[in-house]
Amino acid sequence: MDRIRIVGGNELHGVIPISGAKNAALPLMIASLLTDDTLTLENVPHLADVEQLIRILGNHGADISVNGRRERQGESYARTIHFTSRNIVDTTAPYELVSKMRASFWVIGPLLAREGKARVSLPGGCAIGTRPVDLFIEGLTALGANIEIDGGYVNATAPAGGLIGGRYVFPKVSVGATHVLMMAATLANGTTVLGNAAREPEVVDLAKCLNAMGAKIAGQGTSTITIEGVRSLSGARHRVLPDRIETGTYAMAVAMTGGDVILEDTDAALLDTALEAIRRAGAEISQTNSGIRIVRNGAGIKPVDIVTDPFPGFPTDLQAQFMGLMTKSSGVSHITETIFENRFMHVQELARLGAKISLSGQTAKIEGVSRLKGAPVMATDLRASVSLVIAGLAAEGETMVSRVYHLDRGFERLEEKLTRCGAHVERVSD
Ligand SMILES: CC(=O)N[C@H]1[C@@H](OP(=O)(O)OP(=O)(O)OC[C@H]2O[C@@H](n3ccc(=O)[nH]c3=O)[C@H](O)[C@@H]2O)O[C@H](CO)[C@@H](O)[C@@H]1O
Ligand SMILES: C=C(OP(=O)(O)O)C(=O)O
Repeated sequence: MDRIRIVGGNELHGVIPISGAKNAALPLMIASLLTDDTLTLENVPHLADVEQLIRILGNHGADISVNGRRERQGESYARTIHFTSRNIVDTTAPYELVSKMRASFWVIGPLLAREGKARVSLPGGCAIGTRPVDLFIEGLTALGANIEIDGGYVNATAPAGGLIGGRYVFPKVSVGATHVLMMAATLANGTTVLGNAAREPEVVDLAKCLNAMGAKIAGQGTSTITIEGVRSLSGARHRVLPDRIETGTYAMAVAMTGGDVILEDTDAALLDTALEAIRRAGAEISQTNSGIRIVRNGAGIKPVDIVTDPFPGFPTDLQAQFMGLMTKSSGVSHITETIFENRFMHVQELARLGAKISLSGQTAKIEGVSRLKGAPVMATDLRASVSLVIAGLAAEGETMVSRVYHLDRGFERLEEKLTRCGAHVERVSD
């Protein structure tokens, strides 16, 4: 099993290209099941989750081809992928495929809308909380679906004439359930109104792509989304938006090590709240012609309190990384996690590096220390893993991160991007 070896102490200087967003690419790929035409996605990141979803879509009958790679610094990245689901050959998404990642459950929306039925295993994904699917079930039921859970599978059927437009107000903001209901409603009879919908940029990106395919969606980016059902959708060409979580992660890495880095191909407007927190921690951040510039020279890291929230709040997917940064602040900071009830698995691993963190309910208290010391640590989930990398970059000596398959789900060529900026990071294959 691969591990990542980091020798800490180097500042980061240079340019880091930001990949397309995993959390946008996955629902966009799933949207291809809504049409018998070809959906072409540009800027798709090369990640374990994308490869797994390619297998899942293939199982439903999608014909998938990859081309148009972009070359940068001698390496190809940002793939263009064509998805064509002329016929759906199987409306079952089996446990073996779906248990590995949460987003694979989302095929339920397009399958139900296009084929009138879907049998999808209850999902897996990062172990960060219980992650139920009640909102998906309630929402699809509001569109006329009949849903039963049996043997670990969600069996859904649409009325004989197809799904029917309806009104559903989410009792709690859910990114995944917003994606699914938006996709399902595009082919429903009549108009659907979703209240308290997620406002995340990835939801807006999906709506933009669906509209390019002929859907009639309005209000994306606000908490009320209206979808007027259409008879069918066509193909389209769409570019996946930049990964705001990867952007924030590298910005925090630079704030941690010190240095001067340009983050290319990304957009500061996607992560205002997180960038503001990094600024308050002592880094200078500016938008330049070539990207977002992060500089920390000399000044120490200041303690900053944050609370995670749905967009436009501080993203839960950057909480672990920010905690990594705060371990070396000059005082006491508090981090409150409001989205997932068990997203503090990184605390005990950061402690191995010398961090001083105590937990009280959903809040972590971090007493900054002046030095961290390298140690063997274990990645417990995707964003937790990268928080250990951030801490390891500033720790004295060697940090060895095991179980990096978590990292490979969401960070494209991480060791290469960091090494080019002067870090000492390498993958060790046993
Ligand atoms: C692939 C992807 O895009 N994953 C992201 C997505 O996950 P995901 O879409 O799974 O997260 P949700 O927004 O649905 O979850 C938010 C909260 O709602 C709860 N909930 C959700 C659905 C449901 O039916 N019932 C219910 O109670 C969840 O347990 C959680 O407490 O948004 C999360 C919140 O920004 C991010 O951390 C994940 O990286
Ligand atoms: C939690 C994440 O992913 P997933 O929802 O697939 O578990 C994530 O991207 O941080």
